[in-house]
Amino acid sequence: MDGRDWKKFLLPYEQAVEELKVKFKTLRGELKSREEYAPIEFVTGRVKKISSVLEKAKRLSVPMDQLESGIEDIAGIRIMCQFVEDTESLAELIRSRQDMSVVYEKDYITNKKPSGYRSFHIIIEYPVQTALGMKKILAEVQIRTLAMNFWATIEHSLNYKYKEQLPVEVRARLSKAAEAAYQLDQEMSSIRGEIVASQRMFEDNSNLINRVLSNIQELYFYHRVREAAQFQLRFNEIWETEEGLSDLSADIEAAISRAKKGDNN
Ligand SMILES: Nc1nc2c(ncn2[C@@H]2O[C@H](COP(=O)(O)OP(=O)(O)OP(=O)(O)O)[C@@H](O)[C@H]2O)c(=O)[nH]1
Ligand SMILES: Nc1ncnc2c1ncn2[C@@H]1O[C@H](COP(=O)(O)OP(=O)(O)OP(=O)(O)O)[C@@H](O)[C@H]1O
Repeated sequence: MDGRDWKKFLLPYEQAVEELKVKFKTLRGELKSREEYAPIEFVTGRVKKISSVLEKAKRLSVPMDQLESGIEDIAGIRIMCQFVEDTESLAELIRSRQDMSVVYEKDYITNKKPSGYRSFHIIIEYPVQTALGMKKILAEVQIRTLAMNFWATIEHSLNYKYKEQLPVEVRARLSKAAEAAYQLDQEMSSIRGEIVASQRMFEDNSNLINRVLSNIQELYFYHRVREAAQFQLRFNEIWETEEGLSDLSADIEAAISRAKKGDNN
């Protein structure tokens, strides 16, 4: 394949990565606004470089005319989660989607790789609508916690630097670090309930702050300048207290409703 052929070959993979990134980011936003908690922290994606496709094809003895079926991660998506439990919920969400189908799964969370690597991989088949019609391609979705990602990112860059010839003592320390990352995930899971509850409270509070501030602006709109200024002063004093905020919010909403009716009391 020459440069132009590669460009054409990679086009549907590029399209798939872009679409899948948007879909999973949108899913995060939607779940956040519906349930105030999403099992997705952030999403990345990449199309494998030509050199990396060629190296992998050579390593796995995949003939050049079978790259599409022989290399499953030319299109790759990675989804980071806060907690191990989230990786399971997310896998379930992916299994239930109608715009992609699961080909198979690799559970490196339960069964870590000898290097210490942990992640849940799902190979999916994803239909891309191209100018020439629909084309189904394979893509790899890696699901991992932030701690797993931290470890894998550093291990990957060390392996890259040492060209897979990591000194024995570095390998041993990486293995210990993988165990520490695993312990961190376990520990975080055990206090997950508490963390989720406090995140929800924090979000409730920031939503309330936004509402109060925009309601104060609305009072200005109704020319209730003095009242709005008084509410602003009260806000400055109590914005950090949840109870004070709720009371203030109720008072401002009553003032808006009076203003709408043209009532001056
Ligand atoms: N950092 C890191 N990433 C890994 C490791 N093992 C697998 N991965 C990631 O997971 C992907 C798929 O790995 P595997 O499930 O082992 O699949 P594979 O394509 O048969 O295996 P490879 O020959 O490792 O590419 C790799 O392309 C990496 O992105 C590891 O030990 N360290
Ligand atoms: N599914 C994925 N989603 C997002 N990024 C990925 C994914 N898989 C790999 N990457 C990242 O893409 C970059 C290039 O990796 P590349 O595909 O060349 O190698 P690899 O995945 O580590 O190994 P292999 O060639 O064995 O599949 C790395 O930073 C890697 O972490």
